[in-house]
Amino acid sequence: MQRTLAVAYGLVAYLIFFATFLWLVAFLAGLPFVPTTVDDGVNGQPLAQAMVVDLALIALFGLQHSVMARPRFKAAWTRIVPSSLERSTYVLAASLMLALLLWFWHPIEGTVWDVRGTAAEPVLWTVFAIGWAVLFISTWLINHFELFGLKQSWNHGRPADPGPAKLREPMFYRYVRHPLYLGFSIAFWSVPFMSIGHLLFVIGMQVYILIGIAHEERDLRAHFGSAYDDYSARVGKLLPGIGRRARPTA
Ligand SMILES: C[S@@+](CC[C@H](N)C(=O)[O-])C[C@H]1O[C@@H](n2cnc3c(N)ncnc32)[C@H](O)[C@@H]1O
Repeated sequence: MQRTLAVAYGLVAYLIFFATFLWLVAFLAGLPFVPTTVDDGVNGQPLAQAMVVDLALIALFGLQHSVMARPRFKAAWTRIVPSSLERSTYVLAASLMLALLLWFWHPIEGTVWDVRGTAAEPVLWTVFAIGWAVLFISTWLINHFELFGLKQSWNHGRPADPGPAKLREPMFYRYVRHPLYLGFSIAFWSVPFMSIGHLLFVIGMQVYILIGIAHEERDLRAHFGSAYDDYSARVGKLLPGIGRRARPTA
């Protein structure tokens, strides 16, 4: 019974994540079938107020992501929630924070670039789709079911996994250390119409991605030791060959 509930919880968290993720894609593409989009109507709020709200929403999203992903937080948190449900709870919290951001986002008028109706438009939409594809494929290269907590909730009642067992370099990971974040970055920037509000979203998220990478790499280095130092010295961070780290001297 407990295991059935745990699996159901994991599935619900995953479905909520998936719905929110699709909303994010449609939000940035300006598609009509979601509750809000990045440039959805101008609500007449003063610019400063809209910027403060938007930046606060991004900061809140980044804070939740960064704090809940840290090993020290997980160690404390798993005294309250079963370790088999820790990842699903993280996924659920992250999805709710993202939904909050998308729902309360304040659009900001003003054009940064607009190439709609030109030959560049289909090119940018293609790159936009490639970005999401890189991201989606990357989740499978690491372990899709583990990344979204489904594996852990399925194994409820069994001993908890101590974390990533082995440093791996499948496909994109051979060329960049963070293909999943690269996918986000490609999709974020590749739109034919970039408003000031959209640019604020993209820059805010890009800054968060760089902060998130710094935190994640510290944990990966602590977990994998010199193997991660070697990987970081050979493989670029977000772009092939760029952002490699010097090997620490002994
Ligand atoms: C949200 S995923 C993002 C992975 C990576 N930063 C990216 O952008 O593709 C984060 C988890 O992936 C795992 N991970 C990241 N790089 C890895 C690698 N090279 N091998 C094995 N696991 C990895 C770690 O467990 C980390 O907590």
